[in-house]
Amino acid sequence: MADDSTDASAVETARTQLDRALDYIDIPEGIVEELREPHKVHRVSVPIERDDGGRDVFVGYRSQHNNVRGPYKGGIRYQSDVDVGECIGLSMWMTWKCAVMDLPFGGGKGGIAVDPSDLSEAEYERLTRRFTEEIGEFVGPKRDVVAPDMGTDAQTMAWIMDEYSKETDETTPGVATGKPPVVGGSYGRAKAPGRSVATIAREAFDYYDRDLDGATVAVQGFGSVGANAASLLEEWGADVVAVSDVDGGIRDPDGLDIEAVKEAGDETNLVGDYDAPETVENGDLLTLDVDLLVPAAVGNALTSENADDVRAAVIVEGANGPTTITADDVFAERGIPVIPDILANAGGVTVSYFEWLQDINRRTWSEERVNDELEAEMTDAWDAVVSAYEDNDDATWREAAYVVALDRVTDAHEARGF
Ligand SMILES: NC(=O)C1=CN([C@@H]2O[C@H](COP(=O)(O)OP(=O)(O)OC[C@H]3O[C@@H](n4cnc5c(N)ncnc54)[C@H](OP(=O)(O)O)[C@@H]3O)[C@@H](O)[C@H]2O)C=CC1
Ligand SMILES: O=C(O)CCC(=O)C(=O)O
Repeated sequence: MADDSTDASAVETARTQLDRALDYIDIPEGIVEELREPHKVHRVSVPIERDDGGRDVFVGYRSQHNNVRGPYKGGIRYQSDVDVGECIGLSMWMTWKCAVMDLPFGGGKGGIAVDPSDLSEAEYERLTRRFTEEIGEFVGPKRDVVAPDMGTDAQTMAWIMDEYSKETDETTPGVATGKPPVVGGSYGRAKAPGRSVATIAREAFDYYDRDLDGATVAVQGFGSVGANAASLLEEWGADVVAVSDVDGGIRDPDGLDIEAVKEAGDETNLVGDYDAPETVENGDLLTLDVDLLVPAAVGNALTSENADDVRAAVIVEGANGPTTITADDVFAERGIPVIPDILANAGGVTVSYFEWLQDINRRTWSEERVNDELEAEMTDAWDAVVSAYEDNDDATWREAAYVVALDRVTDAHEARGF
């Protein structure tokens, strides 16, 4: 059994989830063995010169889990606690996520163990360029396509694309997605994971005959995923009653004005300057009495420590891996549906796929087209997961999503014959 603390290892959680899904789908043992391990894991040293002339060396990783359905695909994260196990676990989730969405990609994930707030902008750029140099031979538009994750953004992707293009002597936008539109990024990519979280929440509420209009929502994490999910849920009539960033949260039982929260924030204090009636600790936000809880910050937010106290009617995972194995069991026992990350936040990689297509074709789609196509992809994926959920007695939503993904990955393995 995987560890259940806030330190639970992503790779252990991912492997346990895989084992559990095997109760619902028959897969040849050889393929299971392959899926339990990443194809390759690259570990690189990333030395940089500091602005004061000093030198520091950081450690970076790229885990390439599986490419049977297409090039490895997944984000790059800059965070002090990035380690090899986290990258492997996250790359496994990317394989399932791309398969749930039926995208022609496999799973990859990487990162650097660094606190980006300890770097000046120039140091951050040097780190990114050097990391790109180090992983350059393993990535590429047909090999492994990187994207943003925690601590990285569109500018990071532009630097990666630029450095890779210099090294290959060829402008290669397709090596990274999530870039600014001016260098081949897709309109709508930055908001896409939050948009998919909101879309899947809407579908889940519909499934359970709950009204999203007037529903109360708490969102942990006010970054790319959380803030955009909050905006859209508010636009669709929900009352977002609490949001938080790493320093804590704000609460208004009558509903926050999310656009005003965004305007009141800045780079270092995202939710702090909004004049809210109450503040809320990050941990307490997770146990508020709300209709919908969206953990959209870090992994292992919901553990055996707090699962019994969660009062939300529905949980939709915005972050990757926010629920430990034991917390999943508690929610299943208590009848609280948990709509998993590999479906709910998959809007990011789906629009990354649209971006990759736009880069290959050198043709830009409008934001309206991106959002329309994303809506269609998300509802198709939701329908596939609903079928698996209804066809498999006792399966959780996570297990149903795994069944959809594993079925597609296994078919590809069998067709390719390796
Ligand atoms: N970006 C993407 O395309 C996708 C991201 N994801 C996943 O979503 C999650 C969030 O990613 P993203 O939105 O990109 O990241 P961001 O860096 O944009 O935002 C993260 C947010 O979480 C807050 N936060 C950080 N640590 C904690 C903590 N311990 N408790 C509460 N809040 C915290 C941050 O606060 P502060 O800013 O103050 O540090 C910030 O508000 C991650 O799990 C990521 O893997 C999933 C799919 C796609
Ligand atoms: O857009 C992508 O390629 C992947 C984003 C990501 O890392 C994720 O979905 O977790």
